[in-house]
Amino acid sequence: MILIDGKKLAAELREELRLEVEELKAKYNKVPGLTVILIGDMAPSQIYVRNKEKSANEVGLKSEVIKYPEEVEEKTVLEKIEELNKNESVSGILVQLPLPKHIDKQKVIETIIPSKDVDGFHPMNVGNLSSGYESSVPCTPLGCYLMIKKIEPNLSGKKAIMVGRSNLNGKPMAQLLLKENCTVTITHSKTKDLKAECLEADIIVAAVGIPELVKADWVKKDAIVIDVGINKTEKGIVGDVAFDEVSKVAKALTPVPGGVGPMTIACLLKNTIDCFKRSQN
Ligand SMILES: Nc1nc(=O)c2c([nH]1)NC[C@@H]1CN(c3ccc(C(=O)N[C@@H](CCC(=O)O)C(=O)O)cc3)C=[N+]21
Repeated sequence: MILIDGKKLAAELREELRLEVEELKAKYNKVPGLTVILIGDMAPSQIYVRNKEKSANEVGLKSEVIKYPEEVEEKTVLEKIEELNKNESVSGILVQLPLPKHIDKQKVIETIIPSKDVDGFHPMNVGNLSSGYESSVPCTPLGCYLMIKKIEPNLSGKKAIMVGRSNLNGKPMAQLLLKENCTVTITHSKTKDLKAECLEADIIVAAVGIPELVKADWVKKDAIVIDVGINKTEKGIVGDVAFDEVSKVAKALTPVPGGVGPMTIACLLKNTIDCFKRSQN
């Protein structure tokens, strides 16, 4: 079994990005900038934001975090986004989710100018991705995609199954794999026989937030299994895949932690650099 080492792959990607930033700096005399907006003080959000900042610095990006208290008015956030949209030294804008209930998530996402939408959540980017045009691609599925391609460069004709249909992962992941000529199935809570569907698949991407849902007898021998889940349980953080048992049947499997998470952050940096490059043309 191949343990897909997301930590190591993310470090390799960051090194590539670091060199790219050096070249961009030499060419344009400026570096890409990422601005993260963090609302409230949820502990996990703080951790991700700190990791993002650390990685951005390592790669040589300019990074800035704007913090607001939980009670901040929606208008204040939207005006800040408008200002960042116009600011030439900002290449990418990310508003950390989830947001407090009094702030309209869709409004926030749609206020970010698509060319700086490093999350790839703006409807313009969602549409471009599904039409097969150039777009920002959401960081988590992009990271999953790069890991799958490392294991299997030719995905043409493979059966791929998304367990979970979220806008954050399942749907954009399906688009990426469709572009690679996979036959894609998207499953969800109303799917009739999830186990039978999974057993058909050469590639399983699990992102539903149910601890250890995907069992060994759901997985075809030599399937590639990507675990997007991060679930806090009594025995610590576990994914959506029963790691120990599935590792006995899968060809390749991502661990949690140390799999998809680190690649997600590296892909955010990649998206920031890509937004910068497109803005220079
Ligand atoms: N606008 C927006 N975009 C996001 O992409 C976004 C977001 N909001 N809100 C929160 C979620 C969650 N997320 C993670 C990224 C990295 C790790 C990560 O690096 N995890 C490490 C462990 C980290 C640790 O616990 O120290 C790992 O899996 O190995 C986890 C979670 C991005 N998200």
